[in-house]
Amino acid sequence: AQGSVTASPSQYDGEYDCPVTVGTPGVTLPLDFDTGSSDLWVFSSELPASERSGHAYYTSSSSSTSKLDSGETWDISYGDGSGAEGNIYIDKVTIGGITVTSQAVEAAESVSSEFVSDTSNDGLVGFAFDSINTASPNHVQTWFGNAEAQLASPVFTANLKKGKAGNYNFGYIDSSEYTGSITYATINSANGFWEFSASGYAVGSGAFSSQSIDVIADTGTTLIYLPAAIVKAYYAKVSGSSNSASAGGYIFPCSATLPSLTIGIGSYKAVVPGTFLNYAPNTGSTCFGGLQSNAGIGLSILGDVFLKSQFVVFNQGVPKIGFAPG
Ligand SMILES: CCNC(=O)c1c(-c2ccccc2)csc1NC(=O)CNCCc1c[nH]c2ccccc12
Repeated sequence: AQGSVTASPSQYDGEYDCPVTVGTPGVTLPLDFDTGSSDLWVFSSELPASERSGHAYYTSSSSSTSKLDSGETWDISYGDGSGAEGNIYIDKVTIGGITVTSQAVEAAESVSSEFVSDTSNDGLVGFAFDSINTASPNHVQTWFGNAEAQLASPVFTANLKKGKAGNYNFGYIDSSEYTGSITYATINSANGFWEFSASGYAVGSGAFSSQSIDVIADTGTTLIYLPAAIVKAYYAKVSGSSNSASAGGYIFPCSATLPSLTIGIGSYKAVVPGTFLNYAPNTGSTCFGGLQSNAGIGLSILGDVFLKSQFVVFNQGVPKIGFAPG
């Protein structure tokens, strides 16, 4: 089998949400596909009504194929302080025409205010490795982990776009979605992430600095977070920029022309256009950067601002990750 699903950007490309059908009869929910986590969780009828407002949700008792995964609970916290928790049902989950009949569906009994107010999604689908799934006392498998047996190849691809719909494909690589050739990096999945070593960086037309940068490819994080020294070198080329405590990161005059950012993957130079690095208006005539320091995070993140400039192959078989111009 193979499948494809549309990925729709929220405002400012903050996240990319895809239709996922859960249960029988199916309820279709926009879920945020997240290669930086490994829980498939949904807004549910078990939430207080106040936390469900503005959201569609899963009602296990209305699904004839739903079965309580008794004794199992989940509780996830993300680095931005958001989180959710609840219990678990086994039910059918279909994405892009591919159905997993016994998928662990983590039903929310409580969600943090960030998720209540983010009405773009009604939950997340984790596409990282099972080791960081939060279900307890036993881990549950990701949807992709369960779907792999049906796929010709243990791969999925991300073809995210700036300001318009893109897509995720499952089980195949569509050569019409990229140009040139795909360059692969070996994945170290020991921390549960799609983690690899980038080979260096360049700012605009400046010299490429060869250095190993440990990064994760994370569709669930909006921005790019890199070591402070690299970020400082970037904004040194943006006149009027500053690292603002009140804004929570680097800002600059919205009229600034931003240089591109090149990230090396092996010998491949992945270029993020300067326009992608003006993330969104801040206050007044200042704008917030799509590149921020990883200080306090403990790792570097290639989030959507980077990923939407590339065609990305996530191969869970090896594991390895591939990049090509989108
Ligand atoms: C800003 C969200 N990202 C993180 O917290 C994160 C961190 C991280 C750790 C410490 C401090 C800041 C970030 C490491 S890996 C990593 N990646 C993930 O956690 C991927 N999943 C993010 C899901 C997520 C968190 N808040 C949201 C709000 C809307 C939609 C999705 C989300």
